Amino acid sequence: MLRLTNINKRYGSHEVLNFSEWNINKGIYWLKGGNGTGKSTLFRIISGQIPFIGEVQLNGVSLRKEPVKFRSKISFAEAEPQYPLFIKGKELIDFYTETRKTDRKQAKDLADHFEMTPFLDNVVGSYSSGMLKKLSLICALVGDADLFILDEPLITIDILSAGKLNKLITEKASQGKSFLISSHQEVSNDQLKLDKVYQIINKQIFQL
Ligand SMILES: Nc1ncnc2c1ncn2[C@@H]1O[C@H](COP(=O)(O)OP(=O)(O)OP(=O)(O)O)[C@@H](O)[C@H]1O
Repeated sequence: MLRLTNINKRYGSHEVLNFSEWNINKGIYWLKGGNGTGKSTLFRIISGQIPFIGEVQLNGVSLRKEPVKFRSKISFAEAEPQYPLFIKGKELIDFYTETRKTDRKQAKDLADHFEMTPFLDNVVGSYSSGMLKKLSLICALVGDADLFILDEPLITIDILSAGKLNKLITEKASQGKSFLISSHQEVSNDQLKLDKVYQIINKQIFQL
């Protein structure tokens, strides 16, 4: 499903990632690694947000050769989402729904699922950090991507919301969707049935 080859990423003289190949099939994957090992960098590479050396393909579609098609099949939720403070939750969700040409009901169901509906007419600047995180997860989960990349989805959300997220991930995975998740918190198989766990060590990705 996802194939990365000959990846090299540097910020100036600081080399963060350097590996020849990484392949994953459909499934739910947890990416581990200490602070600064390159998890967010890897996610930004895969979602086509930063320049890098190498090739990324999703189901045979190349990020470099067919960037629009590639991006339409990937959705990325940043670890620390940042939005203009004056925008309303509803406006942001509408933007994602329209650009991804998605049924409004899907967005409504997601907002209900995360108990965010009562707050959607409020501006983002009034949100707590957990509410902001849930809004970013709703935006990431709207649409019909094949691969959802969730960078630290569990930070700031409460236990109930974390359970709801795990349920949703499990449901979508049963419909053939894949998830690449980073988390500093333990993700146990009771919470989420992980297909594999990977860790970035010394610029390379290893299966644990
Ligand atoms: N825009 C940038 N410019 C320069 N260096 C950067 C930039 N982004 C990340 N880095 C560096 O790249 C390395 C990897 O950072 P990255 O954010 O990918 O790590 P991470 O594994 O996601 O860390 P954490 O678990 O702390 O979120 C770090 O040394 C960081 O300082």
